[in-house]
Amino acid sequence: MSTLVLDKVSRWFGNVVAVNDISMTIGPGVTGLLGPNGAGKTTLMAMMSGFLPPSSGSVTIDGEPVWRRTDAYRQIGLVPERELSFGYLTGRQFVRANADLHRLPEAAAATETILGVVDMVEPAQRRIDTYSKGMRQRIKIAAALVHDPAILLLDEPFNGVDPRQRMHLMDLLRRLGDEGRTVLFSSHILEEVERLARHIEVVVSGRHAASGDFGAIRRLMTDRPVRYSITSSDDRRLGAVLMAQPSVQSVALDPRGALRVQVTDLGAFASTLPGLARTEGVTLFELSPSDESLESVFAYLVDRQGAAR
Ligand SMILES: Nc1ncnc2c1ncn2[C@@H]1O[C@H](COP(=O)(O)OP(=O)(O)OP(=O)(O)O)[C@@H](O)[C@H]1O
Repeated sequence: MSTLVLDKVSRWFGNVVAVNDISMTIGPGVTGLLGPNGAGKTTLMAMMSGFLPPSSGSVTIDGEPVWRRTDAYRQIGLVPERELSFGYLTGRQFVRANADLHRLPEAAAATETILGVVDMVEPAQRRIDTYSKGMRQRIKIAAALVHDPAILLLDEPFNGVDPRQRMHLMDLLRRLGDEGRTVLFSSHILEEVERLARHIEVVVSGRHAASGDFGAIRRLMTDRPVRYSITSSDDRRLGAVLMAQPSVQSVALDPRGALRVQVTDLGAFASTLPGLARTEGVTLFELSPSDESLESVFAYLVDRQGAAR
């Protein structure tokens, strides 16, 4: 069992700060690294796997630095996001080449074992360029695991993978985590991370925005103020009674003909709105969230983190 620790890690490229003062601890089991595109996930993984040195701060495994240490590399397997450029090799040849690079004494046996783990024994005799996206991911995972590392890092492993193969991959990662490996995968999709990860780390714009189990992250996201747009038969009248509700933070009358309502307690608001409208004799035409994108959720988490500092 291994624990990966990032302590005040930053990485810049010229004047672009890709990762900004991030500290986190990743232990055994499956952890999700959640963040929108460009958040710094790939850069973080490159530093965790020893491909890139931090500009400042440290990345350690069980207390030992990762950068320029062969021992650490033997404990890590990285599944990069980019496609394999070895389409002309069979799956078996590709995994075996990785076993040989690690100078494994029983390279052939290790190759067969790991092909079994990822359920690729039969397709392994075919060229990689005949594989589906999900199969290519599994063969990349086999290559990253052939030397039996305690830590597996996967960059956006579910991107472009069809739903059935995604389930298959999730089962595989869950199993690896249950065996006691430290599995970290990145994703920009909350639902994906929630379904699989025991623990979630959220990064936004190179900064650490939140951390916790999926319940804690979900709560952070649902507790945030949410803006709604409401149209009704009498917006002014409805707006006046809504303003008196404790769950409502603000109400504005949009000149284009809608109410803009900011709500803090979504559950209370949802259960009182229909009754209020009925009592006032107002007919509701439309209720729609105006900022439900994941980007806005991320922006909220960053603001919240900034305010806490
Ligand atoms: N080699 C580099 N040179 C200059 N800027 C870079 C380099 N690598 C990354 N960046 C910048 O650092 C930021 C973080 O990029 P990174 O690829 O780590 O994010 P990401 O969360 O993995 O996003 P994506 O999922 O889109 O790859 C981006 O603004 C990116 O443009």
